[in-house]
Amino acid sequence: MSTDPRVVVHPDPELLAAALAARVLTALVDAQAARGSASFVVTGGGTGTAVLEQLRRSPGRDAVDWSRVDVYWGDERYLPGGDPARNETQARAALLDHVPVDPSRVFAMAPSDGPLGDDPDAAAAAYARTLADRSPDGTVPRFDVLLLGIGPEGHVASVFPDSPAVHEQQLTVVAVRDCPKPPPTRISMTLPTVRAAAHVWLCVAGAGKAEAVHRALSGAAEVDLPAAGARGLESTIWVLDTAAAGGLAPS
Ligand SMILES: O=C(O)[C@H](O)[C@@H](O)[C@H](O)[C@H](O)COP(=O)(O)O
Repeated sequence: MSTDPRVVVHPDPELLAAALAARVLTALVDAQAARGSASFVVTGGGTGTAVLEQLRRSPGRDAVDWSRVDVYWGDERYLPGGDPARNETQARAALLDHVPVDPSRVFAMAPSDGPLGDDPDAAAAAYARTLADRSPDGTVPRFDVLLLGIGPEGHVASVFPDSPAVHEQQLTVVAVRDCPKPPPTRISMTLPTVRAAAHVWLCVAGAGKAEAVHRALSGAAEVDLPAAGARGLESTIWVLDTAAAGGLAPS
């Protein structure tokens, strides 16, 4: 049963990233205390990457046993391995190269020049198998924390408004083509996969996102505004800066 969204507003993007990093640390520590390990789905984009940088800088980061964290990506820009625009490359530089993760528990999506060849559908199917292999019921794991950024038109991960991906109800991971945000070819979790996470936290900064935030929280349909369909089983939190919250009525 997914949760209704809550909103938390911070004064600026730096505080937003630091506060969300603190929230992530606590959730990972709690998951490890309860079950011995934790799973963390990271996102691309400037705000999501800033959260990873804040995790790296946090004095509390070593409270997490990083060797017992499974790391996944919500989406990937389908580019050659090591390309600076890949979400994997950015997440490694921001955090993963600086904490003692177990490489066998870091589940990056395939690059366009890997053993699967330049075949985004094969890359998506391979990632779906990775998720299924780590799921108790052959679908997807129950992620502890899943971060998302959003686009000005309301995309999350690489699920764009009125695209084939936003209509996908069966596949857990899809290849995405003709994306309005470059690069045009991507791999993405679908919204039902996002909704398998305990905690779905959206990090959104800047006035350019205010209208999308307002629409998502005012009953927009997920087909028109995919962020509206991003919900967690235990919490859904929109972590905003004041500019991104500009379109919301004070409450
Ligand atoms: O790979 C990507 O581009 C993303 O995963 C994408 O969904 C991103 O999170 C949003 O577009 C927000 O990006 P910004 O924070 O840079 O605006």
